[in-house]
Amino acid sequence: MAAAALNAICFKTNYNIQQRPSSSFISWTNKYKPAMAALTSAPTVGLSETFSRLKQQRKVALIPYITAGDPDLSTTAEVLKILDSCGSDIIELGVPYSDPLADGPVIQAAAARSLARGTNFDKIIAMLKEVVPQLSCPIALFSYYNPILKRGVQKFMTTLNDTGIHGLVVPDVPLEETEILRKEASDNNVELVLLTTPTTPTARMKAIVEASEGFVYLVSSVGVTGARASVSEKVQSLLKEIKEATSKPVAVGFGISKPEHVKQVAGWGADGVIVGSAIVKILGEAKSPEEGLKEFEMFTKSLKSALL
Ligand SMILES: O=P(O)(O)OC[C@@H](O)[C@@H](O)c1c[nH]c2ccccc12
Repeated sequence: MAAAALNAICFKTNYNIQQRPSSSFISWTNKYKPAMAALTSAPTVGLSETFSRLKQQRKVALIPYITAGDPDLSTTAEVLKILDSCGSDIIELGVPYSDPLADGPVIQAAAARSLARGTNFDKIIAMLKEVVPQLSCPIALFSYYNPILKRGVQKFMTTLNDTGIHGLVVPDVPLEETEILRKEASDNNVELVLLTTPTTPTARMKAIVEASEGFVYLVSSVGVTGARASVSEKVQSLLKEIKEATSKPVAVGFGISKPEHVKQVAGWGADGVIVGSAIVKILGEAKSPEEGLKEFEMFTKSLKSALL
């Protein structure tokens, strides 16, 4: 739509791109530049704004996670649009990494498949530049710390901003090293989400919560990512403790893999529910991308309906 609308604006002026821009054309573009930018720029909605809107609507955010490039980037582009149309409120998009220490076997395998296909950060960004303007929900990019350091923090953050990505989750950055990340992130309209776990000491949890932007990621259980048969009852008391320490939204992840888990965690007061491995498994184990898309769409709708 954006491209068509932009084309309509340009066509109306019968401007022949072979000519040198006349002074009247330059004054025309200056007049219409903001409108054209609005048509082509990515949605400016951020994580905090998304949670504020949901809070007004007394809704809980559905936050799916997928690994970019698994099974391939064109399927990822389709998956992002389907997740958006199924009512996802924020999408976590993982940058595949060779040493995903916090990931369980499902997401590790997804990262390995994606890397084997030649997925890299630049290809992911090129895909996102096409897809982000078509999405209504924000993307929170998910990257381990090392690839960010290798690219350079400032360059990494400006790339996110230029791509319309306004959220970032870096699961393995220690709180003590988040200073530089946070500065560059805030200079580039990126909200840096930090994680707290069931074993994080209270004083450290409070420092993490204080520094986290967009939302606080509460890891529901010790260990690595991966679907669990049930969600630990401890999450209820952890949520209570965190929400006494902050008014920031808190989203829960790890192990949530069924609509009843989603309902339970939302009922405990979570502002958002994150589901990764269960979705990644469907996409990764399907006989074909088409079959995977169909099955995962039904699954995502079942998760969303558990929040309605
Ligand atoms: O996969 P699960 O158990 O549904 O958990 C969400 C998780 O996938 C996602 O948020 C995530 C993917 N990789 C991570 C690494 C650390 C913390 C969180 C993550």
